[in-house]
Amino acid sequence: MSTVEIQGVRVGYGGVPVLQGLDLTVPTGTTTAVLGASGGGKTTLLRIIAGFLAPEAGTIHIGGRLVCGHGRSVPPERRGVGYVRQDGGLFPHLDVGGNITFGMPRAARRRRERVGELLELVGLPEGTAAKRPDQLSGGQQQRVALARALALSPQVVLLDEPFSSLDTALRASTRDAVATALAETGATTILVTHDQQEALSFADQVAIMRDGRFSQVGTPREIYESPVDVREAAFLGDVVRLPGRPTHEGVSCALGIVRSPGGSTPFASYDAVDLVVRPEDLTLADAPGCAHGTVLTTRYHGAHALVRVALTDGPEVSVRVAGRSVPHPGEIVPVRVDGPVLTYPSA
Ligand SMILES: Nc1ncnc2c1ncn2[C@@H]1O[C@H](COP(=O)(O)OP(=O)(O)OP(=O)(O)O)[C@@H](O)[C@H]1O
Repeated sequence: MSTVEIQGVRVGYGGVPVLQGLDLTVPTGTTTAVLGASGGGKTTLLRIIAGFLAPEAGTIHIGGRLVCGHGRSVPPERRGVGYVRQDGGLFPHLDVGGNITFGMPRAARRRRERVGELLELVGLPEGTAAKRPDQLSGGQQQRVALARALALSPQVVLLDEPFSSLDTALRASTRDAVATALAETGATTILVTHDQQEALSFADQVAIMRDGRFSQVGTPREIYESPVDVREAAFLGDVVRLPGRPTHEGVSCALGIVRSPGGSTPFASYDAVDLVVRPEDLTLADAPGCAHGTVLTTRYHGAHALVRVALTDGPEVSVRVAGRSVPHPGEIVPVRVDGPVLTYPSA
């Protein structure tokens, strides 16, 4: 069992608070992505879990064992934690084999087959062992960094934005290889990232860090489909935000009367609400009584395109359409909701 339990963790630098009371449980063998803006304190949290930094308050348990808090601090090398830094952090003067075996006990270092096993686990050929880090691509270096972290069979693996320096194609393939390797070892994993797509696609659980706290913790679907407020909805992806007025039929807004999927009218007791809908949940298909507007701009992305439409007598909205059916600027198009909507009390 290697569940990570973080309770009430607080820390700051030079009197400036960074983490202001974090609570998080990462169940054994699962992956949690900590998603937050740059400078929010994600690396600071990993350093505390690894034992490189002591919190001012709070506790951390790994596999039920208190590793920090209540006046106790287990040193990093005895926490059973592997850490992969953003830049990989390989030793340039050692070959790949030397990097992987660096922290191993002397007897284990002689077992060359262990290096081969670890390289295979992260999807690299055995011959990579004799190469120097500067002979490898960025993605290969990150896989070696993971192999080095896994060499000591850690219960917990901490990944600090390990894919952020890689280009799109390499990032996806490296991420897949790392996810497969981690699943095989059964390690409990915490990934920190400011990349929403990465968090949603890589993790079993996502924790949104905001102002030194977790504003929401849930499955990727819960986080994306039911963000706690408009700010979080916008942080997780493109949103169309419209002022609305609850009526007994639904929420009245520039797109007409919009009903929530359950048919209920949330916040019916409020005079005004913010209605939030994702561009992919709007469509340019006609329907009786739907809104119309003029296409202002189109942004082509290959598989899809983002179309900006000025609604007649209303605000501008973005609609995501298939890349093969993009209208032209100036065209008059129908716009209607074709998916879930979120409503929040007006700020
Ligand atoms: N050793 C330090 N001394 C003083 N301030 C620090 C130190 N380390 C981090 N900070 C500050 O603490 C805040 C949180 O930094 P941290 O690196 O944890 O954020 P992050 O979310 O990981 O950012 P990024 O996504 O850019 O890596 C930042 O404002 C940073 O400037």
